[in-house]
Amino acid sequence: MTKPALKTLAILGSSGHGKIIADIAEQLGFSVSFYDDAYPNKKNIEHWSVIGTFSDLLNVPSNNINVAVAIGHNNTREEKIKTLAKNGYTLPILTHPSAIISKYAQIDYGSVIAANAVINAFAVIGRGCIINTSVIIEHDCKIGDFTHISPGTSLAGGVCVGRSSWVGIGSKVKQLINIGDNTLIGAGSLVVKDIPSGVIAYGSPCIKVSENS
Ligand SMILES: CC(=O)SCCNC(=O)CCNC(=O)[C@H](O)C(C)(C)COP(=O)(O)OP(=O)(O)OC[C@H]1O[C@@H](n2cnc3c(N)ncnc32)[C@H](O)[C@@H]1OP(=O)(O)O
Repeated sequence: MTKPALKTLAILGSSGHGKIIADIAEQLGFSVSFYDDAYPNKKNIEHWSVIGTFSDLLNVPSNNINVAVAIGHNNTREEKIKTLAKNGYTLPILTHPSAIISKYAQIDYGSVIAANAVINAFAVIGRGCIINTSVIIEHDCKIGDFTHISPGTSLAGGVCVGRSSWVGIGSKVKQLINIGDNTLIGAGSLVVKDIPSGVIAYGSPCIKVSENS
């Protein structure tokens, strides 16, 4: 019997995050190729080929491929995802097989859920989010579009993180806390009070240190 053709995933961005996405995608049965504006200077990432720029990707008929945007910078990821969606490309939710996702959780398109992440009941994850390795998102949390929750971070029940925010590696957030939009929580923070939009905050307890320009 002939094997069915592999689904194809184009990954935009040949960075470390791209490697994580390629690994997840292969485990999900995709064959991957990379696109990056560093092409043609950059033609490889590890053993994978980089085969074109973002413009080249936009010339591939949208019904032929799925796309993932492997760009850590939230605003750049947002811009690329919006352009791809507007041009009819499918941006699947990519979930590592070891992640545990409640059937009552909701995740929007273009989001990536890395290894060992847990997303509990009635959590809602927006578009284009990165829920990184071993993140715990407890029940009823809400994560806005294009936000990155870094590895090993735990959000207790009912935490809300706004859009385009970044919660640094290994942070812990107490239940029912609100973190605003475009806010950066530094690595290893313990968040026990609400943090507003547009700031950089860190520490234990986590406090605002500066504006996030
Ligand atoms: C798969 C992956 O790799 S995902 C990536 C995960 N990466 C992260 O989570 C990194 C998040 N980024 C951070 O935590 C950064 O340190 C930031 C954004 C908070 C601050 O960065 P910068 O502005 O460059 O700060 P800088 O490194 O110059 O440090 C300034 C001061 O703040 C302190 N500081 C910086 N970050 C933190 C932090 N997270 N907690 C406590 N103190 C901190 C520094 O020790 C330094 O103190 P000093 O002035 O007494 O020497």
